Amino acid sequence: MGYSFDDLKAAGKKDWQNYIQHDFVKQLGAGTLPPAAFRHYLQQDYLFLIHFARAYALAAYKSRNMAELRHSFDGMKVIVDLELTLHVDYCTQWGVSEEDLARLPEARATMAYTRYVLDTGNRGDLLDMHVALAPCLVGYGEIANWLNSEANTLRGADNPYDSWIAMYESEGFQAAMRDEINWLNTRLATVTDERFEELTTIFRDATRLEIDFWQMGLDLSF
Ligand SMILES: Cc1ncc(C[n+]2csc(CCO)c2C)c(N)n1
Repeated sequence: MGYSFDDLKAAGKKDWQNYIQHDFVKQLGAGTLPPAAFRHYLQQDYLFLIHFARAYALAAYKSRNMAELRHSFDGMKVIVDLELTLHVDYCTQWGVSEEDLARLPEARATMAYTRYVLDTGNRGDLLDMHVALAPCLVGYGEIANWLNSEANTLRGADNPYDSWIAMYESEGFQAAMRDEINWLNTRLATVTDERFEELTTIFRDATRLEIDFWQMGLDLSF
């Protein structure tokens, strides 16, 4: 009893570090990531975001009260109204058109990760679902902060990926990350040891699937 989000991270420390400090992230920070790898990642991330919006819809379905319903609804709204629109614009800047996105085959890493999150939500409750979503939401905020603390990171116009880092270090995004951590901390405070064990498995699995997603970008794999 009395667990927190930090305990979840500590239980899968090695995987968490391999995710936050993945070669894809390091190369993105240094500005040396091959553009083809970034483009492949961006395209698959479009499909990822669509399934992620579905996951928030599932969270809405699993909600037991108005506050939970609103939390899920807001999550879905941010992805559909904001993230996906921004993403399509961003893809255009990187030479990926909407037709390219519409025709895109789904990579196995995208399938594995998104369907894992949806299955976890289907099988479990809202807490299972949020723990499966946490590496995505919290991880990207941590990645931006870690990159800013790294000597090899190049900021400014000389790094073609600077705006990607800027998005996740922004106050709006960092605030969403803190809200999610607070939401999780409130619920993790009262779970039993057995329940916490189950949740660490979900958190680690989702983290390992984030690692595979980065690797898919580097390998240009489908
Ligand atoms: C593979 C992958 N993992 C995480 C994110 C980041 N992300 C996606 S949706 C979302 C929450 C928005 O409400 C965040 C932070 C990504 N883009 N792609």
